[in-house]
Amino acid sequence: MAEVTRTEEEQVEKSLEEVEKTPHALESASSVGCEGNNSASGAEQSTENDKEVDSGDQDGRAKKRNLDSEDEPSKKVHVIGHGQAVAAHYNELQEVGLEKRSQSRIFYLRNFNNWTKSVLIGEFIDRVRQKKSDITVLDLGCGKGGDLLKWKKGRIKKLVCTDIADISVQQCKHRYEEMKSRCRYNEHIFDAEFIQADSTKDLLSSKYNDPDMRFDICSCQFVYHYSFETYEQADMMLKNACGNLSPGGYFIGTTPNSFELVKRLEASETNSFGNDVYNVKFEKKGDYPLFGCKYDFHLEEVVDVPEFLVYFPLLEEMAKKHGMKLVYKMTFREFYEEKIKNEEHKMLLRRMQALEPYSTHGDSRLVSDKPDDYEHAKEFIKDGKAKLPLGTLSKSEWEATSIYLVFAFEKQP
Ligand SMILES: C[S@@+](CC[C@H](N)C(=O)[O-])C[C@H]1O[C@@H](n2cnc3c(N)ncnc32)[C@H](O)[C@@H]1O
Repeated sequence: MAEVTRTEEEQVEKSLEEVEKTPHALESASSVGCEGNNSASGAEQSTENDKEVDSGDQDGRAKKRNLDSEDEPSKKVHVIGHGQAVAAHYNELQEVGLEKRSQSRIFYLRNFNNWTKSVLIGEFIDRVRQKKSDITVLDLGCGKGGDLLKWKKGRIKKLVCTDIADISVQQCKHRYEEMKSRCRYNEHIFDAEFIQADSTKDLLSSKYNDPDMRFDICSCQFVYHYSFETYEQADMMLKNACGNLSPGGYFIGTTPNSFELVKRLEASETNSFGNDVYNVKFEKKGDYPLFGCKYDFHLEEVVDVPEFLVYFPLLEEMAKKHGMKLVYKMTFREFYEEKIKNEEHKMLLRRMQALEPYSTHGDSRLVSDKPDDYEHAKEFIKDGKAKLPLGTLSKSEWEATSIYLVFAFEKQP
């Protein structure tokens, strides 16, 4: 991943000034036909199955994309607007049980993404806990509550869950109540509050039960890219994410990596790229506006609405204006390579079935029937020294998940 060079920083600062000067021009230029999205994350999922292992908060829907009506989402968005289209899309998502999920072509990809979130959330809960014990969290774009168990495991005190999709918020609340009712008498579960709001347009602080609410962590998992339709929306989401953080609090999240997306697009002969698991389609190549740079993201088994490119150096600059300093930004690959050095994270990876068992004995049933999807694994074990089965992801799934990055900002005193 490219580091932000001085020149890049200067460019970003300059563009930001221009954007602030001409927000309306940019807004109208960039919002044509912009829809919401559903991230490739496969994030979103909620079932009872994370009783033991937090193994899936992904979008577990089994619906296939209707190829005959590919243009339909755009039309719909023109009529009802971007935010409502996103809400409608997520509201429609069905919850899927473990059995169905385990048969999914992207079972391991979803688990891998979920592991990434678990490790990230765990790390920042630990960092806060070194300073205080009563931890309050804002889950911005909580979906159906896929991360509730992570917050329970993190023994936080209070959680505010918010999402644009009202049915998702209801399902999240229901899931929390069920989780609470299953608690043993001496078991602790956080207090929770649920808010339906468009975080790119509504000011969340006016909706909290306590208007002076302060958070230690704002977690924004596979959500922030929806806001990059216009400067105002991206800035409002940042304000919601960071405005009520205590000094020393963290804004953490996962979002597609614009460098990776553009690199893959530029390497493609067409306006799209992908494989049998995911596909990304831009409107055109070579022109990447800072806001409203829309692309359609399709992930196997998921009907998507489009998302917007987030140019990370710009996000970093904008975050500074909200008193935030970057702690780190890592691609999913870098994050994995770093975190896997820790035995606990490695064990969690196994428990969450975040990698597919691969062996050459022909005894494993693989999610992909394309032999070249496992060439890398074959290569790795060919000297016979590796312990089998090897944990891996099919090449197609890896290509899909490696689009993402992990970020963390800290609120300055
Ligand atoms: C890919 S899902 C991720 C859900 C959850 N964070 C997870 O990781 O399981 C994206 C979520 O962002 C929500 N979202 C999109 N735009 C939003 C907005 N403007 N305000 C609040 N939530 C939004 C969607 O409704 C959806 O629940």
